[in-house]
Amino acid sequence: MRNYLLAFDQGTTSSRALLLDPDGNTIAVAQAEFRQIFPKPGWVEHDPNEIWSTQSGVAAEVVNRANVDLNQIAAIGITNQRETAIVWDRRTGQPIYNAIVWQDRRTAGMCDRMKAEGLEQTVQERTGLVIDAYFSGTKVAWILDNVDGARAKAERGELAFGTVDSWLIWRLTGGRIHVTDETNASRTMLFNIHTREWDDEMLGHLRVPRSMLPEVKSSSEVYGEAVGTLAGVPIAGIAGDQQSALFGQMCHEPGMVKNTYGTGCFMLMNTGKEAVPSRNKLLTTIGWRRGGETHYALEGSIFIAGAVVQWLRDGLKVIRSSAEVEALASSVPDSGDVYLVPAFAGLGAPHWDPYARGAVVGMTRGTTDAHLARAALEGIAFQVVDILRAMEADAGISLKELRVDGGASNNNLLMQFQADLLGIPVIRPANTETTGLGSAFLAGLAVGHYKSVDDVRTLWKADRVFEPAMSADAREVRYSRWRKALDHARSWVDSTND
Ligand SMILES: Nc1ncnc2c1ncn2[C@@H]1O[C@H](COP(=O)(O)OP(=O)(O)O)[C@@H](O)[C@H]1O
Ligand SMILES: O=P(O)(O)OC[C@H](O)CO
Repeated sequence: MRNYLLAFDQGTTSSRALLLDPDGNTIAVAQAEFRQIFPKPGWVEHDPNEIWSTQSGVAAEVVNRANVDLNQIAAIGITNQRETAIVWDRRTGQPIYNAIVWQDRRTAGMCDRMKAEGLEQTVQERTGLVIDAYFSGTKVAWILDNVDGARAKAERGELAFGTVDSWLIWRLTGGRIHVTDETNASRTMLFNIHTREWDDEMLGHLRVPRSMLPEVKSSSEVYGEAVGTLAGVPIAGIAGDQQSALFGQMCHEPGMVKNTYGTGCFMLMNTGKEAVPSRNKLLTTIGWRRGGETHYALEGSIFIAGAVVQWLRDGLKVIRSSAEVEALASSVPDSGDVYLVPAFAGLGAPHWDPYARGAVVGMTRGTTDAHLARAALEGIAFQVVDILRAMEADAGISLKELRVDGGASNNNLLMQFQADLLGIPVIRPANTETTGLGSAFLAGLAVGHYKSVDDVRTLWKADRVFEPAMSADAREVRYSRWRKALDHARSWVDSTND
């Protein structure tokens, strides 16, 4: 009987696979990190073949480890790092350039030119986005302009573009299926979130031929069957990782919010069937499409969160594993008035400054690695306050609680500080792999493994609630110090080698 679900969670730093048993318990998880390629300051690339080999490898590993037959797997759900752009040759199936990762700033100059042409309003009205190098559109244009012969090939219909979900499905189906879903399409700057179609005007501005684009589907339907190691298993769910986490956190009602602390940090609020335009530089994006209905979301995107902990580990080498940061940061009572602004990849929402860079201020002779570690964690939490304030203003409501997930949400010190700064309870579920779970649920709903969303809602359980303990006065003092520190990071570089 087909009653297990398999989730592919292709993240920025690792590919993960989850296998869910018939009761929705995660019975196996496998994870493989892959290379982060930094060819120049501000540039970030991945090898698409490594994305595929690590993802297919971990999927095979969970199936083997759990000793489950392929014909017991009801469906595969796919969730992925978003915006990252891959262009491949349809005939050879090979990428013509590395994946240009969402964090990559190389097209900031192209974005400045679009702003100078007065396109900001058009972009916001059609795509729900701000003009920024974050989104796929300018990355595809860069590949077409910079890889020898690419533009001519694209004009002849020989190239395909996809976000990571499209690439994985193309590989998983032996090059037969070229699709994406609405959540991923809404991150490209090429997709009209109201008509729910590729937008000819945006394609024209970015000079991207329509023939390169995948077909846009809902987030929960059968797209096709896998070939190869997972032969015959239906692929039935696709959602960008942040939208998948929104679904997996059971934020199914308008006004519900989740915040995921992974490489970056992404807060999404379900706004129901209404695409709420932001007046505070947040993004309007598609939450998911299922059962003939599109749900929209407001999003605040922070580019560096857990990544600052990786930098403490790999760059400064003051810890050996990410988890060690908690003990190091807890070894001092506070940051000693040190503030760390982790603008390593510029600043995302609500600042949108691609020229910002990381800054540490307030250091004295007494500053130690422990103060830096604590300031790094606090820098994650302060960025979230910037987002929450913008989101409350856009939605015209005050949040009552925040559901959290992602690798860095396992850090209790960070979660307590987050609750203190926000002044609301922070709720962590028992299973923080909500990103993978969301796509498994979307796939399970498509194949009838679950009859309705009520079936999946019972699978969410809170593990720990962090209650705010800081006084409102102390909170405001700390926040005003953060805003001062932020000013030191803004507009630091003049160009991004565009
Ligand atoms: N205990 C921890 N404290 C702080 N950060 C952590 C902790 N555990 C993991 N992280 C950070 O979380 C990130 C990994 O989370 P994950 O959700 O897997 O991210 P992604 O999907 O972006 O690859 C890494 O950047 C890592 O440094
Ligand atoms: O890989 P993550 O989990 O940090 O998510 C990356 C986001 O999708 C970027 O928009």
